[in-house]
Formats: sequence, structure tokens, C-alpha cells
Amino acid sequence: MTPLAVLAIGGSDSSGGSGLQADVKVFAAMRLYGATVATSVTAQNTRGVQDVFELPGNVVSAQLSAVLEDLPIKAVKVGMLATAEAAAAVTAKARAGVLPNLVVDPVLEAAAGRRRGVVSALERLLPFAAVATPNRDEASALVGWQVSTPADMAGAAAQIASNGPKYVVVTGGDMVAGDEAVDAVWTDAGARFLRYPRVQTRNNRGTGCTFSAAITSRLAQGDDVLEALVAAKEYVTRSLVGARDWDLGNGSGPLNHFDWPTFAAFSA
Ligand SMILES: Nc1ncnc2c1ncn2[C@@H]1O[C@H](COP(=O)(O)OP(=O)(O)OP(=O)(O)O)[C@@H](O)[C@H]1O
Ligand SMILES: Cc1ncc(CO)c(N)n1
Repeated sequence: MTPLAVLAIGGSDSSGGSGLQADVKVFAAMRLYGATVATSVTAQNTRGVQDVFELPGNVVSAQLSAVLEDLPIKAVKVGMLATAEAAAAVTAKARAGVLPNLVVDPVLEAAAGRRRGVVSALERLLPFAAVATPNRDEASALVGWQVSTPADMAGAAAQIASNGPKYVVVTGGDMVAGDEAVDAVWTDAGARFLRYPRVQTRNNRGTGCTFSAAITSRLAQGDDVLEALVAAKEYVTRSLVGARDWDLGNGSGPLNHFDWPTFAAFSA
């Protein structure tokens, strides 16, 4: 049977733990056919991002057109945009109505000197998104104030939703206090929280990419947004559990996207 096709737009991660490589692993785990549009090539490993090589806007546009003119894409995920030009190329396609079920993970890691330009370009893309998934740092950049507590996260999600995306999830993976990993979700019926057990592990590279790619996958498969969010939260938690004992690299190691112990194994 022909698989459903999905598209990830973002940066290549040389170490394979995040970015487009993580996205394609999630799509494969979900039995989807994944296409990719690269906005940048990063030199990074489990210790962090060493360098980002941005691709010109016309190279991003050409890849987008090549994929979208040919493949029946059912859902699209946007990760690292790297430059305002890349963001504009994506926004042009969104405006043309050819990016269905659009999930935007507004990655700002390594945007460095370009941060402000990328943030304004993201603001133009967000109205076309079905879901946006900033972490606390990215949410702070989008709303213009420091997002710290769960109440702040809910407030920021509401503020970002006022610029278009119907659903906004502010993720709290970096909040180390407590035994839960808490995300704040703005829905058209108000704020709610996703709370799952926090996995104690140093192997947490690519959690954000994995979460947003899993949401995209489930939207392609026909879930409504809230179902997709819950399924993605469960998937990222299991992927963290599955890699807890892995020893890949000296920093924050990658997740296990494919086979995990049973869910009970980490709640016990
Ligand atoms: N140790 C953990 N245990 C359980 N869930 C986690 C853990 N770390 C992150 N998560 C979950 O992973 C998802 C992604 O959130 P996170 O805040 O880590 O994204 P991010 O900061 O964008 O990630 P990235 O490092 O890829 O940029 C959220 O649902 C978050 O709660
Ligand atoms: C390419 C890429 N995309 C996203 C992230 C965020 O985790 C990263 N570190 N690298």
C-alpha cells in the first residue's frame, strides 16, 4: 500500500540526533514517507551546534517547488529556518495554500546574530500554522517577555495564538524541577497542560524536533490536533525512555525513535 507522504523543512544535523535526520526517523517510525527541504547544514554533535551553513533562499524555494509539484504531501513540519530569506520562501508557499497541516517549531538555536530577523519572519509564517511548538526560550523571543513558570507558558501560548496558529504548545522540557515534563497548550477552548512523567536521562537531544515531527505525522494520519498532541507527547516520552541506557557521544545523546520498553517500564 502506498504510504502517506509528509515533508520536513529544516536544518541537517551532522550527528543525526535532531533536525531533518530526527524528523525522517520519526516519519519512518510512524510508517510514513518523508521528504525533506534543507534550509541549512549544521556541524553539530551531542555537545552542541558548532557551525551553521545557511542555504540561499532560492535554493530553499527550488526544493519546495520540486517536492510540492510532485508529491502528495499531507502534512508539513517546519524546524530550523536559519535565515529570514528561507522563512520568506516557506511563507510564500503557505500563503499559496500548498502547505497542509502546517506545524511550526520555531527553532532559534544557533540563529545567533540573525535571531531578530528570523523571529520577525516567523511571525509572518505563524498565521498559516495549525500548530506551533516553541520551547520557553523561543516563546520568550516571540512574545517579548521572559517565559518561566507554567502560568507564563500558558500566557505566552495564548499570546502567540493571537497571531494565528489555532493551537500553540509551549514546551517545558528544560524545566528540570519536579518529576513531570509539563507543556502548556493553547486551544480554541482555552489553556490546558500536558503532563507526563519526566524521564531522568542525559540523552535528550532532539526532543523538540521529535515532538513536532510526531504531531505532523499524526495530523497526516487524520488525528485532530489534540489527539495528535497527546500521541506525540507519548511518543517523545517513550523515545527518551528507550535511549536512557544508550552511550552515543559525550554530551546530550540522541533518542531511540524505534523500539522501546513497555510504557510501564518507566512509570514503575
Ligand atoms: N526529560 C524529559 N522527560 C520527559 N519529557 C521530556 C523531557 N525533555 C523534554 N521532554 C518533552 O519533549 C517535548 C519537547 O520539548 P522540549 O522543551 O524539550 O523541546 P525543545 O527545547 O524545542 O527541544 P530541542 O532540544 O530539540 O530544541 C515536550 O513534550 C517536553 O515536555
Ligand atoms: C538542525 C537542527 N534543528 C533543530 C535543532 C534544535 O534542537 C538543532 N539543534 N539542529
